[in-house]
Amino acid sequence: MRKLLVATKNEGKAREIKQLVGSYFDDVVTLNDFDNNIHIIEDGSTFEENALNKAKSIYLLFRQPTLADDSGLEVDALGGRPGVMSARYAGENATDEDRIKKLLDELKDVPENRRGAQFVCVLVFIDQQGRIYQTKGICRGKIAFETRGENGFGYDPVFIPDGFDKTFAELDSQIKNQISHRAKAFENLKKILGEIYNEGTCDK
Ligand SMILES: O=c1[nH]c(=O)c2ncn([C@@H]3O[C@H](COP(=O)(O)OP(=O)(O)OP(=O)(O)O)[C@@H](O)[C@H]3O)c2[nH]1
Ligand SMILES: [Mg+2]
Repeated sequence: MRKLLVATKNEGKAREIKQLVGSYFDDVVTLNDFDNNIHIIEDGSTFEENALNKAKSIYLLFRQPTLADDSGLEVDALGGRPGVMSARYAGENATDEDRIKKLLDELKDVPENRRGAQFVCVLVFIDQQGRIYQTKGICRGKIAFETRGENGFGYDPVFIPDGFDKTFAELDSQIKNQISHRAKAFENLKKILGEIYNEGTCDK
């Protein structure tokens, strides 16, 4: 039985990761699936640093294959903010609604042709033996003028991916899972998992 521990407490992310990780693991659990009071400090200045820190912290506690996702929204007109601060953009205890409100306020005078943005996702996977692998995915789009849709999580109600006129929250989760930053990072991770688990380069 092959188990994957996902170093996240974000339910929306956890749901997507469980759908995206595919058939390489028989059991995928996140920090929300068992009793714990683990709190990982995310003080890195890049997605890469934070993802590595989350993955290492959890791997060192459990010594099991571990995956971490650090992600966020980079808005062109804000010089790439909120970026690594996306989860804490409106303060530590703020809600998704608070963060979206702050974002729309900051962009209220920015015209449509300058509302470009991208979601970024960095995945760090640590295998049973402690080897570290990292992948990244980016999804370009623009920020809407108001929230639309109920699907997804986080900033999804205001993010319109390139090639669509609907927000991520209006699109079906299956479509988001084909084009998102997380989906792209998983495309590359799956190649790595294929090599690790199917081509016998290490213990299953
Ligand atoms: O609308 C969205 N659709 C997405 O697909 C998406 N991916 C990331 N984000 C936002 O970026 C921050 C991540 O911060 P983050 O990587 O530190 O995660 P987190 O703190 O929520 O959980 P954890 O995994 O650290 O436990 C959070 O504000 C998320 O809402 C997204 N928002
Ligand atoms: Mg976090």
